[in-house]
Amino acid sequence: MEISSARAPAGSRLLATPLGAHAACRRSGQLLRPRRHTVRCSVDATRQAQGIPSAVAAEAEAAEARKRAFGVFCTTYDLKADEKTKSWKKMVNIAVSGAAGMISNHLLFQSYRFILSSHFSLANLEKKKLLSTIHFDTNFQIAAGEVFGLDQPIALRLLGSERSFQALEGVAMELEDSLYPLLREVSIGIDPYEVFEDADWALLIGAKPRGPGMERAALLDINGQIFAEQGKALNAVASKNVKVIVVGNPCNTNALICIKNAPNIPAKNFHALTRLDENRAKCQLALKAGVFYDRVSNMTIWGNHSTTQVPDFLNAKIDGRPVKEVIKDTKWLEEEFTLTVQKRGGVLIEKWGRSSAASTAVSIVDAMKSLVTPTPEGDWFSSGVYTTGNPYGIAEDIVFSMPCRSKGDGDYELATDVEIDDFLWERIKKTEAELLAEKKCVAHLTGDGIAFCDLVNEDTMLPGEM
Ligand SMILES: NC(=O)c1ccc[n+]([C@@H]2O[C@H](COP(=O)([O-])OP(=O)(O)OC[C@H]3O[C@@H](n4cnc5c(N)ncnc54)[C@H](O)[C@@H]3O)[C@@H](O)[C@H]2O)c1
Repeated sequence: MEISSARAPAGSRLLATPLGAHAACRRSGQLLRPRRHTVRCSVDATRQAQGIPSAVAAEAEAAEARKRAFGVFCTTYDLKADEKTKSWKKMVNIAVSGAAGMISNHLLFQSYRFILSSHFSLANLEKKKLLSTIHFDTNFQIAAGEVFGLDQPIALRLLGSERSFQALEGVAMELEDSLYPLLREVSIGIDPYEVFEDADWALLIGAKPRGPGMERAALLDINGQIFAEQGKALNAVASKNVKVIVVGNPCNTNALICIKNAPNIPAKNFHALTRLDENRAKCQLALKAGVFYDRVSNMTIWGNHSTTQVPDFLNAKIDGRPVKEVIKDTKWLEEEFTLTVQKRGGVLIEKWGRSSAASTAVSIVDAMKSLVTPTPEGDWFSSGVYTTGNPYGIAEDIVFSMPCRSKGDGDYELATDVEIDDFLWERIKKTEAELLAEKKCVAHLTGDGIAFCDLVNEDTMLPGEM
C-alpha cells in the first residue's frame, strides 16, 4: 500500500483508525483520491496482510464501515500499528448530540474567536484599530486544534434526532468540504448506543425547546427522558473516563439524570454548562470597570443555569483586586449586575428572536479548554458539577455550578479559598432550593422513586427563554 498526504504536517504520517478499514479501497482495488490524501492499495496484498479471506468478507466490512462513517471519512486510513507515526497522538473521539441544531452549527463551523492584542481596550474601540488588531480564526475550534493542540487528530460522532437526520448529513458534507486538517473521522447516527461508542468527550446539546405554554415540569420530563437514555448509552459504550458536558436545558438537572443513569462513569466526569453565564458576568464587570475582560478573574456562577443563578461579585477580581474595591457601586453589583447576568439570555431572544448560539458554542470550547489546560495560578472557572462532598455546605446529590480548578488532565478540584457572606449564601440557598425541586420532578428518571413536581408556582425561566 502506498500512502501520501498533502496536508499532514511535514515529517508526520497518517493515523490508523478503527473506523477506517479503508473499505472502499479494498472493495474496488482502484486508485482513490480523497481530497486530503491519495491512497493507492493493492487488494490482494491488503487482504493477505490483514488475514481477510474473501471478497465476501471485504464487502461485509465495507458495508459496516459505510454504516458508521460519513462520505470521505469512510476512506480513512489503514496503517498497521507498526506504521503509526510517533508524532501523532491517539485519536480523540468527540460525540456531539443535537449536531444539526443552532449551537452545534456554530460550534462546528463558525465559532469565530477574535485574537486581539492584549492591550486592546473596549473603552477605546475605534474601527480602524479594530481592523488592524483582529484576526479571525474561522476553523472549527476543536478540529483546528484550539482545544487539544495542533497534533491531535479528532473523530466526530454526530447524534441527531430522526427528524434532523437529513440535516445531519448536510452537516457532515460541510465538514468534508471544510478540509479541517485534524478532523479524521465523522460518523452520524440517531442511536446513542452507536454514536457514543468509545467517546472520550460527549457534548450533549440536543434537547427539545420549551414550547408555548409548556410548563417547566413538562420540559423537565421530556428532556429528562432524552438524558436518561443518553446516560445509559454512555454507560454502556463510551470510554469509562468519558468527559460529559451537558448543554441541553435544563442542563443541571439533565446532567444529574445522566449521572444517575451512568453508574460506571465517575460522577465527577459530568458537567452542566454554566460557562456562558461566567463569560457574560465577566463581560458586564469589564464594561463597568472600563477594562478588557481578560483582567477579570475568579468569576463564579453558583447554582442553576436559570434565572436563580448567582454571579458572585464577592470573590471575583479585577486586575487581581476584589471587585468591590474596583467597582464601589454596591447597589449596581447587588441589583443591576446580578439581574443583567441572570436575564441576559431572555433579553437576547427579545432582540434577535432566537436564543444564544454563537456565544454558547464559544463557551463550550472554553469549558473544554479549562479541563485540558492547567488553570492559571490563583484563578478558577465555573462549571455545574456534582455536589456530593463539596466543602461549602451545599446540598449533596445535585448538579450545582461551583468554582473549579484543573491541572489540565481533564479532572478538576473545587476551589476552597472562597468567601461566602450572608448576601451570597441567601442567594445560593434560593438556587439550591430550585434544583432540589427540579430533582423531585425527575425522581422517576434518577431511580429516586415517584416524581412529585411543585414547580408550577415557582416557574422560573431558563436563561434563553422569554
Ligand atoms: N447551557 C447553556 O448555557 C445553554 C445556552 C443556550 C442554549 N442551551 C440549550 O441548548 C439546547 C440546544 O439549543 P439549540 O439552539 O442548538 O437548539 P436547536 O433546536 O437549534 O437544536 C437542537 C437539535 O437537537 C436535536 N435533538 C432533539 N432531540 C434530540 C435527541 N434526543 N438526540 C439528539 N438530537 C436531538 C434537534 O433535532 C435539533 O436539531 C437547548 O436545550 C437550549 O435551551 C443551553
